[in-house]
Amino acid sequence: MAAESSSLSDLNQDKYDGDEHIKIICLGDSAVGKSNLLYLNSCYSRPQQLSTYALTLYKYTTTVNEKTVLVDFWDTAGQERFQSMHPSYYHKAHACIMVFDVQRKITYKNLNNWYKELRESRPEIPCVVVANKIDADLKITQKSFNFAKKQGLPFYFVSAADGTNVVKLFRDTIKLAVSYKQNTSDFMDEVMRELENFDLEAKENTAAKNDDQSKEEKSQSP
Ligand SMILES: Nc1nc2c(ncn2[C@@H]2O[C@H](COP(=O)(O)OP(=O)(O)OP(=O)(O)O)[C@@H](O)[C@H]2O)c(=O)[nH]1
Ligand SMILES: [Mg+2]
Repeated sequence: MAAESSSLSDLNQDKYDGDEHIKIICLGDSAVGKSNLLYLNSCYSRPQQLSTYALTLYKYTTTVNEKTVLVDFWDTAGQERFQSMHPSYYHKAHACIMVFDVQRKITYKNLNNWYKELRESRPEIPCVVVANKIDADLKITQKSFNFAKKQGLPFYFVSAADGTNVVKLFRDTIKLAVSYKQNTSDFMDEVMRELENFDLEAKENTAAKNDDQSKEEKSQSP
């Protein structure tokens, strides 16, 4: 891995007050795939990582509205096992990625706890919900996971193993964070509309596929 190590001054949170620097945190139970997702995303950019005993920062540079934006993705090193994060983890965060594992129901149920803790520290930052590991069972994408809808949050089916939807997830989240920092909520509306259409298209495609399949089965039956 072409990781470059940085100094501990990178942990100074005052830098997030600047226009071009944002902080995105990642929450979710142990082993849902948080680090794999963050690592995969950092590979699309200049990979730079800083690890301490409690934390890994994945540093990412991108362009939003023709401006260069530096993004620090914060990932824990196991604190989530205690079901609670240190307050500095939430401090000055501009967006949150909340992950569960589609293969383990308990990780979905625990989103309620993560979300509650997040809102106690950061009541208004954009938060997206991520259903990871869809590669293990693609049919899972036809199931409804209503937590995101109930809370009015964007929802993504992804796979850190084969990369499905990973670029879209991170691009949208970065834009949401920037838009939050600039005090605009327009991008949230845009994302919600776009994801609704995306959902409808997926349902229509599945319905059309099922229709074709049943026609085929009928024509083959004696
Ligand atoms: N099949 C499959 N396995 C995955 C995927 N993402 C992660 N994994 C596996 O799940 C395990 C946990 O992944 P991590 O990224 O370490 O999970 P984490 O949420 O960072 O876990 P902690 O650091 O313990 O909180 C690893 O064995 C990964 O290889 C995925 O999209 N599909
Ligand atoms: Mg991890």
